[in-house]
Amino acid sequence: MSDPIIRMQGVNKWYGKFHVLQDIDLEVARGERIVICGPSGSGKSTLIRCLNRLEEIQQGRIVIDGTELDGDLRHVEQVRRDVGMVFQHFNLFPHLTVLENLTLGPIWVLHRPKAEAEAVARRYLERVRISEQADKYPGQLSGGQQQRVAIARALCMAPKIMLFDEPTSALDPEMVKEVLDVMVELAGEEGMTMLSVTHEMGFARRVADRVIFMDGGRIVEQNTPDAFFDNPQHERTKLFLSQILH
Ligand SMILES: Nc1ncnc2c1ncn2[C@@H]1O[C@H](COP(=O)(O)OP(=O)(O)OP(=O)(O)O)[C@@H](O)[C@H]1O
Repeated sequence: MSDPIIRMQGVNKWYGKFHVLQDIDLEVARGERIVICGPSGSGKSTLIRCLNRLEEIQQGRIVIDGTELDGDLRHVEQVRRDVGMVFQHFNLFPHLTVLENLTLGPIWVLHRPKAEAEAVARRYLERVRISEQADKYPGQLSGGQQQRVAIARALCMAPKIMLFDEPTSALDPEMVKEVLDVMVELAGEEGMTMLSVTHEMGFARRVADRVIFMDGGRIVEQNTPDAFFDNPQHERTKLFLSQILH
């Protein structure tokens, strides 16, 4: 692949003695949309958390848009700006309003003037269809609304890459669709690189360029959604799919 935006080479990570990521080689093209799936504990969250250095690796290399994720703090800061993340449990600041949650990073990290940060934040709130909630606190919103705020907050930092770590798995079923709809729209945007850990296989079929299946800390299989779902190659993939697709 020429000029990948993400390059992981020979990545290994341990939690104590537990070998959580094993010999991960992964390249992601600019604008590519990837869905990562696999059994619980297979290392999916750990893999994407390594991409913005929320987790340290012990072996291998990670390069994000030309910046090596080594021990240099400036590189970590650069990569954190380039990579937006949406978590399972929203991680909004409860004592700040929705608007303040969105403007915090642009004002304090990107040094944008307050008025400009607010204008950008309101645009994104409109895009995730939640502009009327700007002055509320996260605790006053539904889970689906909070997750859409979290997505808008990540987008306000103008990231080159968006990571989603099981963004719908903490939501009541009726709220899953409203978050997936926003993600589908985002995936349709030119140039947005997106890695999503999710078990929403309908979403994977609809938007993914590539589905990656992890098991036991390894990438076991990867393919286009049609090939992956209709013709899985590995026994472990087949077993996983038989368990989650009814
Ligand atoms: N900070 C940690 N310290 C020790 N072990 C950890 C830590 N974080 C995760 N693990 C373990 O590493 C393994 C992989 O975790 P990870 O969250 O990456 O898996 P996952 O595939 O995302 O699973 P799930 O779908 O359940 O979220 C699990 O067995 C987990 O218990």
